[in-house]
Amino acid sequence: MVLMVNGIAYHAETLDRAAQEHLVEVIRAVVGEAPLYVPVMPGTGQPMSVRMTNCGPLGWVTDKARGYRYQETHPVTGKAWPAMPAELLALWDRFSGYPKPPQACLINFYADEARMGLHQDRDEEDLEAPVVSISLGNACLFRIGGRMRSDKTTSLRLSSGDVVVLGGEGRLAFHGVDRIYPGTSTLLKNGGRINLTLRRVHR
Ligand SMILES: O=C(O)CCC(=O)C(=O)O
Ligand SMILES: [Fe+2]
Repeated sequence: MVLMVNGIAYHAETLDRAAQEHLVEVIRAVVGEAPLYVPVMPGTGQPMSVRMTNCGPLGWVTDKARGYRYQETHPVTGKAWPAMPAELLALWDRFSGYPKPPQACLINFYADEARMGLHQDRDEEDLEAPVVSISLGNACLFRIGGRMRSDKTTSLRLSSGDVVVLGGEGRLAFHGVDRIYPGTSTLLKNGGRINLTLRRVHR
């Protein structure tokens, strides 16, 4: 389906429960190899409330000194990120409409108290490629606006299994997560929410 938000069209679908359960297993295996860590804001060193890891040849990371960037290794273990699972490559092929494969999958874990401030995804060199977002577990209140921070924003609920393609006009739309709704999904035994974003970094 097409989701119209502030005059911008986004492709959106919902994965069925079996697919969601399978993705949780896939992510569990990635996290076993590349543990979730606490990212911090550049400059201030303020810890973010989400926990992060990645899979694929590159991963998105942030720290106090060097800021937002992509790198080939986990910032805590120093090891290469786990390979991009075939299931995620298949989702990219199904939803991105982009000929080149994704190079990073950022895995965000939100405890029920976590949130993410309004931002643009613009650390990628290739802005022609969309960002494919997949939500698992508890629902969240997602806020999305336009290309300027001052543009009007609209809030919508993202639920478990929702896939949203941030592409075209929406590729640089400001977005964030205002809150998680505890107890709205049975997918994750211990609650919380997982968001996966598949990204192409280099042209
Ligand atoms: O959790 C979400 O739905 C959004 C995550 C996000 O915007 C990001 O990781 O850049
Ligand atoms: Fe983002």
